[in-house]
Amino acid sequence: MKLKPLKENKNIFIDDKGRLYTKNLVKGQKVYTEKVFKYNNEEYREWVLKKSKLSASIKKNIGLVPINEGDRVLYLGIAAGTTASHISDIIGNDGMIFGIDIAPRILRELVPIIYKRDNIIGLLNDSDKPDSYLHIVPKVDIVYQDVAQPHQIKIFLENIDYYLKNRGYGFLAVKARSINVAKDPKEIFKDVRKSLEDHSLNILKEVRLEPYHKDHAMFLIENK
Ligand SMILES: C[S@@+](CC[C@H](N)C(=O)[O-])C[C@H]1O[C@@H](n2cnc3c(N)ncnc32)[C@H](O)[C@@H]1O
Repeated sequence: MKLKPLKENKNIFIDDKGRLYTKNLVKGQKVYTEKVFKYNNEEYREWVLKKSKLSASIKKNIGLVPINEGDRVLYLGIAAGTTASHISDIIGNDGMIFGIDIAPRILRELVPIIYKRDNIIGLLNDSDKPDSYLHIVPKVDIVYQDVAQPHQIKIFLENIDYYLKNRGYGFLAVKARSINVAKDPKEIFKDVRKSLEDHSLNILKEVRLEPYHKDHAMFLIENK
């Protein structure tokens, strides 16, 4: 097996079978069911496509992956840290993830992960109340959202207004069935597009996440 960096982001790697990886920031730490292995004296973790909407969207050619070393990231719906751990690998120890989740039980699962990762802070908050973490979260380079809620677009836009820097980026993972089970996902994604455009955000790319995540899409936006 041979790993090479992606042209879209030199801190994400691909093997000859098209599987994605990040370099493990915490040697020996496994976060979920991913494979961890040594290659050229470095340790890598597979970024499993079915476990992360971000790796699935990279696989589905979202194109630009504007996540850089030293970035500050506001992560809404961090859960047990599956995707956040790979972002943590990419941004390194000069970056910081402010990870919000409303569910204490799932956030407890995050504790052993962040205990060893100095670049993730876990916050038990409702991301629908963005002013409740104003005292902790600064302006950020990226807002990442994966909360699977009927009003998830409103939550995303409010957090962008509070926290995203000018020319910052946003990743919005939309689960059509959480917004409306009865409506055709295509129509839902069209409505999402309109809401983002009405908010003067620049939509850089929209990708559907099948076959890895059914009825999901990822939107990559830029704050004009
Ligand atoms: C699909 S899971 C996130 C998975 C995670 N993004 C990953 O890829 O590793 C959705 C998470 O959003 C959280 N959530 C739902 N509503 C929320 C809200 N209003 N504020 C913060 N978190 C919320 C849930 O508790 C759940 O952990």
